[in-house]
Amino acid sequence: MSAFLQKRKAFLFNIYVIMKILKFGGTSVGSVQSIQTLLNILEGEIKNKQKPVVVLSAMSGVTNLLVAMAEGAAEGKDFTAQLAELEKRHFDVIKSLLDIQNQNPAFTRLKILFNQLEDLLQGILTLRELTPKTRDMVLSFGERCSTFMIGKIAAQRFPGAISVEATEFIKTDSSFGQAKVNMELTDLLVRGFYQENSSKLIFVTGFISANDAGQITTLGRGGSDYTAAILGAALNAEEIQIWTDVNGMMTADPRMVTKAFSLPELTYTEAMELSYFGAKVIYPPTMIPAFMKKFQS
Ligand SMILES: Nc1ncnc2c1ncn2[C@@H]1O[C@H](COP(=O)(O)OP(=O)(O)O)[C@@H](O)[C@H]1O
Ligand SMILES: N[C@@H](CC(=O)OP(=O)(O)O)C(=O)O
Repeated sequence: MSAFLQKRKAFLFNIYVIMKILKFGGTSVGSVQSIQTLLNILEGEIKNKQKPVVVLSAMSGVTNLLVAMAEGAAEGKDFTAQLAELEKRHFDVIKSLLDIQNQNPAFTRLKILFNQLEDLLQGILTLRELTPKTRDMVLSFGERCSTFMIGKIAAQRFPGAISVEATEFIKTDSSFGQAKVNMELTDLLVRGFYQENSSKLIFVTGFISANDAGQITTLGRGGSDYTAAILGAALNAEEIQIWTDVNGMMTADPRMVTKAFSLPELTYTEAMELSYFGAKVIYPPTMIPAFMKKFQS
């Protein structure tokens, strides 16, 4: 190895050891109030001299709405009202949380995304056909819109905040709907991106990825947790935090079992077992890269 490369490696090691991944699920980005809470959590991190990489999901309910629109269009159903609902949810957040002078560029970008989504849905409606590839492209709009929007809102408070679509660096095969990650290539691309942008506060879309041809793939429903684990493993993060609407992993789903209580500590194996047996709070494959690197989470 040349001296230059060795030096570079040491530099990378230095920046990696201090970083964390914070993932905010749909419930944490689903309303004006929860986005404000998210920003406060980030402010706490920044005050503590941390610069986490932030992974975001679609606003709660949005991925299900996108599924319903796509499947409905394939059956010949009109999607106009649902599309309007989707636009309104995002535009309402912008009106509440972006300064007036920053609103127009954000509306314009989101409108471009919604127009692309409309064209896609119109194609499905015309053909009465929804392929797994098209379905993934439709589903991607949830994370693409939320991450762009929250990135812009965050940039008002934290100069240097940027948003990025994970399709740039999470590379998979073409198993649309449940794509398999090419870890070697992904690790390299993630590190390269982080190295170029390490001074920034980076907001990354969860759930989405791309195949060799640049076509959008998804990592499976609930896959934003997995995005966090992939980035954490690639960047040697010291910690991966999964933020949601309940206090940690519990003995059972609190929506089903009223007496469920939070587990203060879990081994990786116990967490894996709980998630594989249906604890929706963590997406099962998430545990694999985390387990390999033995993260705190
Ligand atoms: N064992 C469990 N521990 C905690 N939460 C659980 C468990 N099993 C199911 N859940 C449910 O998972 C929900 C969080 O997952 P999800 O709705 O996907 O959140 P997010 O949108 O933040 O990713 C909780 O509100 C809870 O009802
Ligand atoms: N939005 C995607 C990915 C995801 O992980 O979402 P959440 O973090 O809200 O579970 C889904 O609903 O499947």
